[in-house]
Amino acid sequence: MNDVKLAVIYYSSTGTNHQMAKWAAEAGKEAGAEVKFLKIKETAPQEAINENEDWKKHVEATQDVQTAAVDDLEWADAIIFSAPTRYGSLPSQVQSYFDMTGGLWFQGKLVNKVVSGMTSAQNPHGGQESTLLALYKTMFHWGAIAVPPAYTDEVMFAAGGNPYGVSADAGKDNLNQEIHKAIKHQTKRTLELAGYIKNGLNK
Ligand SMILES: Cc1cc2nc3c(=O)[nH]c(=O)nc-3n(C[C@H](O)[C@H](O)[C@H](O)COP(=O)(O)O)c2cc1C
Repeated sequence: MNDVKLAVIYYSSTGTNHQMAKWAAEAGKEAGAEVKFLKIKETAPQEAINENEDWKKHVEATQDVQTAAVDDLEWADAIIFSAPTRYGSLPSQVQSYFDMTGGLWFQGKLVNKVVSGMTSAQNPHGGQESTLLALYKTMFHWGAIAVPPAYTDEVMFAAGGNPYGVSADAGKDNLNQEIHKAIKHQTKRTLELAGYIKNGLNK
């Protein structure tokens, strides 16, 4: 697992997915991976951001986080995405980022990337699974290999039992130890599979 490069790429308006991504990045480092922690560029107009105090604060607090470029996808062996639901689908910010990957996709450079997704929603059944399915749909077109955590460890049950990827209720205060443990597990599993792909298939 030591030679695996992990990009943790997130979008967050109010901090939930930022914290989830941070836990994934920490778990990746603990597992010995080389880790990039990257935010997806904010594209909403400043007026919209200013209307929501939490959003405004979060944008200001994360100004120093490096912005994800498409080249970061080429660099990575494994990619963990974290993004909130927007009506059961992905935020437009994430979709815009994906819309810039055509060149890499066309050259086959996203094939065999090992990917996994996490999400959050306001409501316990607010579209978590469909958001992750929306994410994985793009991954399938890339030729990436999606690694869902499923029920591969008992920590998944305590974290709500979403087999598609760890999902949390919106709000940093809702990110409890169960979610943290499940993110650690999802990250470790993703890196393990990425190690097999990198060292088994590509060498
Ligand atoms: C335009 C919009 C649509 C949303 N749609 C839903 C929804 O359908 N169901 C739900 O439970 N939460 C919905 N939410 C709530 C977000 O998912 C929630 O704010 C997010 O998970 C918080 O993550 P963050 O702190 O990382 O931004 C929506 C939020 C926005 C702004």
